[in-house]
Amino acid sequence: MREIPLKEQSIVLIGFMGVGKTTIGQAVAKKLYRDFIDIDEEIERRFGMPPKEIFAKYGEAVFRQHEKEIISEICHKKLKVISLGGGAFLQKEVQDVCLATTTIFFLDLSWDSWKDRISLLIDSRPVLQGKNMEEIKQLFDDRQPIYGQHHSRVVTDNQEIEEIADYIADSLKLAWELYA
Ligand SMILES: Nc1ncnc2c1ncn2[C@@H]1O[C@H](COP(=O)(O)OP(=O)(O)OP(=O)(O)O)[C@@H](O)[C@H]1O
Ligand SMILES: O=C(O)C1=C[C@@H](O)[C@@H](O)[C@H](O)C1
Ligand SMILES: [Mg+2]
Repeated sequence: MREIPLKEQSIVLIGFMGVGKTTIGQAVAKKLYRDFIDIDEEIERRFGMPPKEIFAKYGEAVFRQHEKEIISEICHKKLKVISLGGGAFLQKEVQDVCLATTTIFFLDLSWDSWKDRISLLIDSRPVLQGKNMEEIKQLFDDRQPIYGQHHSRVVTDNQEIEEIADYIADSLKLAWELYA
C-alpha cells in the first residue's frame, strides 16, 4: 500500500486512561478543521452500550478484539484526529497499524498529577473497578512502556486543555512546513 503523505496522515493521541486524549483530541480537531473520531465512542456506537457495559457483558477480550478491528479500519482514513482508548496500545497490531499510517502523539501525565483526577474516572473506567490505589499505580507504571512508540511526546502536567491542543496543532504545522 502507498504511504500516506505526512500532511494527510490522521493524528492519533495515545496515553494512559484519563490523561485527556478525548478532550484534547476534540480541541485539536477543531483547530485543524478535521473530523474527530474517538475509538471508545465508536465502539459504544456500534455495540449500543458504553465500554463499561461491554466489559461486564462480553468481557475484556471481546472489547479488545473490536477495538483492534475498528482502529485498523479507521487509521487508514486520511485527515482525521483520532483518540484511542487508554489500553488500545496494549495490542501489537494496534501499535503497528498506527505507526505505519498515522502521526502519533503520546500525552504524558505524571502519576502525581494523574492521581488527582481519579474521581473523574473511577465510575466509568472498568479496568479501575475494584482496585486500590497501590494496584492502580502498578497498572499506571506497567503501562508506561507501551506508550514508548510514538512520533511526539507532550508533557501535560499543569497545562490547560487549550494550551496542549495549541501546542499539538502548532507543532504539526511546523512539521508539515519543514517536511513538505
Ligand atoms: N489538561 C487537563 N486539565 C484538567 N483536566 C483535564 C485535562 N485533560 C483532561 N482533563 C479532564 O480529565 C478527564 C478525563 O479526560 P478524557 O476523558 O479526555 O481522558 P482520556 O485520555 O480520553 O481517557 P480514556 O483513556 O479513558 O479514554 C475529563 O474530565 C477531562 O475534562
Ligand atoms: O485503559 C483501558 O484499558 C481502557 C480505557 C478506556 O479508554 C476504555 O477503552 C476502556 O475503559 C479500557
Ligand atoms: Mg477517551
